[in-house]
Amino acid sequence: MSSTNLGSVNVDFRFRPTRYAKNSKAKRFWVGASVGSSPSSLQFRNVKVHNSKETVRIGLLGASGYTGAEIVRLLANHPHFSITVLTADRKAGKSMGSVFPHLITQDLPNLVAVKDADFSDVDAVFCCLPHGTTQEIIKGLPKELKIVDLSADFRLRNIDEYEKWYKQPHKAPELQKEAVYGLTEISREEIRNARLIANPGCYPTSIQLPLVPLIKGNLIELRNIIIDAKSGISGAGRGANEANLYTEISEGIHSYGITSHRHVPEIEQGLADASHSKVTVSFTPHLMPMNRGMQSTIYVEMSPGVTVDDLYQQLKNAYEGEEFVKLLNKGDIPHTNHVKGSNYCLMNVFQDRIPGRAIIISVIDNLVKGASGQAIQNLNLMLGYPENSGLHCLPLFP
Ligand SMILES: NC(=O)C1=CN([C@@H]2O[C@H](COP(=O)(O)OP(=O)(O)OC[C@H]3O[C@@H](n4cnc5c(N)ncnc54)[C@H](OP(=O)(O)O)[C@@H]3O)[C@@H](O)[C@H]2O)C=CC1
Ligand SMILES: CC(=O)N[C@@H](CCC(=O)OP(=O)(O)O)C(=O)O
Repeated sequence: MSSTNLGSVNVDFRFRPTRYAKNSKAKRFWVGASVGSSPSSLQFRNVKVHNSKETVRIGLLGASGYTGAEIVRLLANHPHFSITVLTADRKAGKSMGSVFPHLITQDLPNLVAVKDADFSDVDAVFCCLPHGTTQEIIKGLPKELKIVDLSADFRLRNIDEYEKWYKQPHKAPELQKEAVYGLTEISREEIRNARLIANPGCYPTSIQLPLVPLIKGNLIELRNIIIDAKSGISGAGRGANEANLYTEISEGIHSYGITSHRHVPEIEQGLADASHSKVTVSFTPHLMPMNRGMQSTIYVEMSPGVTVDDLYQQLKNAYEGEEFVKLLNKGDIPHTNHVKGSNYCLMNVFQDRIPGRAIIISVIDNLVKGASGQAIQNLNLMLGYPENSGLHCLPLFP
């Protein structure tokens, strides 16, 4: 943790311009005592920070992918986080500006392989790597680091379930035990005290945000929950894949993972936590010819005597005062274009034509609330900063 204000601590200040120095009026200074792996640096790493002048040094693993680039974009507006390490695999050795020309204006470190990264200059890590790979890499990181993992590797508490759905044994069960599932609005208090966050998947975020309060209020039946979800293609990552070519994706929609998508156990785990009993859902994801955005349309059966107004009121109460989760006015239909580039989730609930049934619609940007934005929201909480730091960007519309 670097700071200009450490009270009575006697420190050796060293000036080191960061990528923000060019744009900020007040130049940032780094505390010599917090650089390197001396015992004092370890102490600093574990303190919660509240001081507006402090800077957290961020390591970003998998920076050459879509979620990594999105974190860099969002952190350009973060008052306390400064990037010191960026890693890549095939693109190691390149500059971020050459891999992502939209970020060329930012003064960033070059991409390095994880094995060459110097974590003595890092306080907290965002891990944007493929699942499977992530477990092994996190196992090798310094134990004092706060980590937000965007992959699926620590989301399922039951490692047998992980093996079943991810077709590989879990390689870090000891770390799994300490991981906290980071659906921010639902688990805020646990997140504050966590060291390792399993950031939720994009589909599970858009689905659990409306369903968890309704289940907690006993307003919907746990049977017959049907989820029809649609994602933009950036959800599949930047790696080359024949199925994601323009010719395959444009001008059409297709479903995939029918009955077998690996987000099913994650969704069911969250809903079971809310209901304290087993929940099974029908979930079918679809790929849409758009870059970003996700819509989940959820068909539910209301509990006896419950009306759609009750569902509306429950969601209103649950998210009153929340900055990033918004229930629209009655009758208004959420649209992915109204969340693009932002950390918002917009939702609404409608009466079905079939008596006793309701239709819920929830939209997010898969790369922001569905990944990088929620990850920043979680790290803000873990370090004691305002939860919305760096997340003020309004949706890009039209
Ligand atoms: N895209 C989305 O909307 C969402 C993604 N996620 C999850 O977040 C994680 C990152 O996703 P995304 O950014 O889309 O993925 P990308 O495929 O776009 O990026 C993956 C990154 O990981 C690096 N990488 C790949 N293999 C290795 C390896 N063996 N060792 C070290 N680094 C490696 C890549 O480096 P290089 O480019 O050099 O090969 C790249 O930087 C994934 O687990 C994904 O499932 C979660 C929610 C939403
Ligand atoms: C469009 C698309 O392919 N989406 C991805 C989900 C993205 C995501 O949330 O992945 P993680 O669970 O790995 O974090 C998929 O269906 O596998």
